[in-house]
Amino acid sequence: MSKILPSAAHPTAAPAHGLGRTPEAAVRLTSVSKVYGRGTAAVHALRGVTVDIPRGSFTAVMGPSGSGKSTFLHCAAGLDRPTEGAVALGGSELGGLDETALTRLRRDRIGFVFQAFNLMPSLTVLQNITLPLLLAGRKADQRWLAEIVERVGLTGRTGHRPAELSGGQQQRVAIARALVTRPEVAFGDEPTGALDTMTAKEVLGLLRQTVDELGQTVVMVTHDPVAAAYADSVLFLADGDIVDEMTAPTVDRVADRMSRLGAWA
Ligand SMILES: Nc1ncnc2c1ncn2[C@@H]1O[C@H](COP(=O)(O)OP(=O)(O)OP(=O)(O)O)[C@@H](O)[C@H]1O
Repeated sequence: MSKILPSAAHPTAAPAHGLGRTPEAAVRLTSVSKVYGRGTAAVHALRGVTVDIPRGSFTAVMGPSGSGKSTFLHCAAGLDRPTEGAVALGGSELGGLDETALTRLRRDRIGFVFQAFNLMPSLTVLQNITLPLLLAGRKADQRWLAEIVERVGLTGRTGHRPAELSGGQQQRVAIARALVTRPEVAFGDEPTGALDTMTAKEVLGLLRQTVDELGQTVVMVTHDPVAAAYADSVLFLADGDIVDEMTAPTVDRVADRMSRLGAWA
């Protein structure tokens, strides 16, 4: 479960929402702010966010449109740099890394699943899944590869091209690709946003399994209370800050909380 609390390093920062910092956080944000633009055009997308995401947990990030969810995900995943504050992945501070080191860290230690799948159309399923290894100059661990291909239900489909697969199957390829490097954290940006309800449930069940059976850490931005209910914990963002956390979420409780944040007003 995620624990939200004022930073130990900044004891006066932000109100406490949780019980204490997690010793072995997979991701740790400390007083993270992100400002786009300058002067009168400045947009404060994140305003001093402090949160620990424990290893082996499934966390959903929700909030009204414009509340800072994508910015949060991008800063947490090292895709973007905060204006202020610190982000650590498995104890490694990202702030001190130059662009090359940050690129390597993203490639080796982070997995991504996007709404639009982002597969390479000319490559086969197997080539798509192993692409991160190729880019990293790493050899595939054949047992692990076989296991994830089986887990995502693509055994027998590995020679197909993405266009020959359904949307759900394509997202399964993307999940396998995200897991092939055994990343410390898999980040999802609306990973079920382009899928129908039944297919979305299958993909969410698969993400849930990676947490329960493989000990994967998953952080997923979603607008959908049904998707959020698959997580162990939901972080609610409003106006660039975490305003609430819900553990053991249910669809009704998440929907109710979102309504009270004015998300569907
Ligand atoms: N590159 C950018 N330049 C300027 N402003 C930006 C940029 N990216 C995001 N913003 C602004 O920062 C705020 C937070 O945006 P963000 O995309 O993180 O929100 P979100 O909660 O993911 O929204 P949505 O649910 O609509 O995708 C918004 O006001 C947005 O307009």
